[in-house]
Amino acid sequence: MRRAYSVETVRAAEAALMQRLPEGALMQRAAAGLAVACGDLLRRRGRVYGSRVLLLVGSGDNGGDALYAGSRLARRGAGVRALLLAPDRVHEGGLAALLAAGGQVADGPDGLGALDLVVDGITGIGGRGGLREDAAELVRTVTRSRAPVIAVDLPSGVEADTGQVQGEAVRADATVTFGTYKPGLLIDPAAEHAGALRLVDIGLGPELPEPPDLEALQYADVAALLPLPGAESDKYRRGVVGVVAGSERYPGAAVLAVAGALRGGAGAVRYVGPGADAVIARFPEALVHAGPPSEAGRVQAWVVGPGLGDGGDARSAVADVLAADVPVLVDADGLRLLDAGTVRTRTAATVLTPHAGEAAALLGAAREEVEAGRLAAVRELAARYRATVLLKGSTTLVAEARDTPVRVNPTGTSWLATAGSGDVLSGLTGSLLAAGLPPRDAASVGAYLHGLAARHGSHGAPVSAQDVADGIPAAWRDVRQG
Ligand SMILES: NC(=O)C1=CN([C@@H]2O[C@H](COP(=O)(O)OP(=O)(O)OC[C@H]3O[C@@H](n4cnc5c(N)ncnc54)[C@H](O)[C@@H]3O)[C@@H](O)[C@H]2O)[C@@H](O)CC1
Ligand SMILES: Nc1ncnc2c1ncn2[C@@H]1O[C@H](COP(=O)(O)OP(=O)(O)O)[C@@H](O)[C@H]1O
Ligand SMILES: [K+]
Repeated sequence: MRRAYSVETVRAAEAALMQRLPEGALMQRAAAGLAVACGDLLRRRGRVYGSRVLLLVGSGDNGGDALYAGSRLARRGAGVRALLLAPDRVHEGGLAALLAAGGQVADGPDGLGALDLVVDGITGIGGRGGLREDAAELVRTVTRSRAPVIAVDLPSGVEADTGQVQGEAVRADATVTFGTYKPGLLIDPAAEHAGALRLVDIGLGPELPEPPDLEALQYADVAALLPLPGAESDKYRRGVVGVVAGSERYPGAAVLAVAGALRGGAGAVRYVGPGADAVIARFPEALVHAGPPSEAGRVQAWVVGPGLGDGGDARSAVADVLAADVPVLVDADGLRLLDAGTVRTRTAATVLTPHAGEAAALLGAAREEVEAGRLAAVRELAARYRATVLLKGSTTLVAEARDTPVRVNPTGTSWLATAGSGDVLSGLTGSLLAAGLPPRDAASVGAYLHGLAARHGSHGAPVSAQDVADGIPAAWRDVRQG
């Protein structure tokens, strides 16, 4: 599990650790790890000796890290220059170390095209708001030069706690972060600026509280959660998932939701609605019923909403499903048709799976507001609806009404932005619910497998929603093989 903590928590943990260590020890640990990462990158491009490195040095400790790391590279024969954004407020110890090791102060960002590495030490966890104009201008110049960039702790210009990016921000090939991940390294749009992540252990672990603010599942976590059949299993014990989706107008949504549900680990898929013929034609293994859902037979979890339309039948189907005392996942049209009071008072789990537009409607906010502050939006939705909420999009988020860490999904790909892929996700996640996973696990494992499945189907080319569904078994195998 990758775990991320807010700046406030990181600062408190660092303060506690610093009390037990000689002054400057933490920064030396950080700089040593940073220098190793820089050395690795330089060796991949040639060698450290004789390489050309430019440090972008802000006025705080982030700049200090860059300067000390630069001094280590200079001692190994690299030509290191430091561009000081605020020469009068530079980290003095760091600058002295760099100069003593043979490094120099740069007059300006010239010769960028010939550089082997830029080290971004403008701001770390102390950055506030969008980058100031001088820093922003420098970042634009560096981005244009296409020189390889390693960011120190965070790409300068991104918000550590939220993943928001206001204005210009560094685009790094890699980010070397200290002690723990920060939310902004895992949530887009900031995460997209960070490149490959490398965590340097500076001994902060024992000082960090439980639980973290944010977590991201990794292969082993997902493998441990996958519902696997045992010798005693039969199709009913594995769970039956009911799918209420599709309409005369959108029969495809029924097929796609069932396609996802069949690959999610439930023992049987029961489809209810007007798309039964289309579903059976494609998936003879599905059980079908004309409805209403409450008369279709037992299920362990329901999925309701994809392609339902907004007719009277659709509204009553949503109400019927929400009245059942089993976990219910509500997606797409179901989100417009649900009764908020009913959702809030359900005793069985409810999982809502909006994209940003649907989340905005549920919150009575503007879509841009949700997109700019996805972490706050998903937390607010979960609290307001007393539900588990999966907010779709780049780096999908899952939050619960209880005060548990938000989960962020690391496996997506922007090829998933294709019509119908959300229907596959709702079927898949509903199937995991029926198989017995708690709602937060079902939602985060569903998003994880869905993202991997899209990568399997894609390999750099466009995918269809059907390809995503077909890629799910390969995603399971991937996860189980580690
Ligand atoms: N506290 C610690 O124990 C450790 C801190 N470390 C480093 O220290 C960093 C935090 O250092 P600081 O607290 O000094 O903060 P930073 O160095 O991250 O940033 C603060 C500085 O940036 C300037 N700044 C803030 N917002 C800006 C903006 N929008 N545009 C331009 N400049 C802006 C401020 O004037 C201030 O001088 C971490 O990210 C990490 O790199 C590491 O050395 C590990 C140990
Ligand atoms: N830019 C993106 N990067 C990664 N994943 C994305 C992006 N845009 C959308 N997705 C994913 O694609 C799926 C789209 O679902 P949805 O918006 O419900 O579409 P539809 O209703 O057509 O099925 C979701 O899983 C979402 O997380
Ligand atoms: K930085």
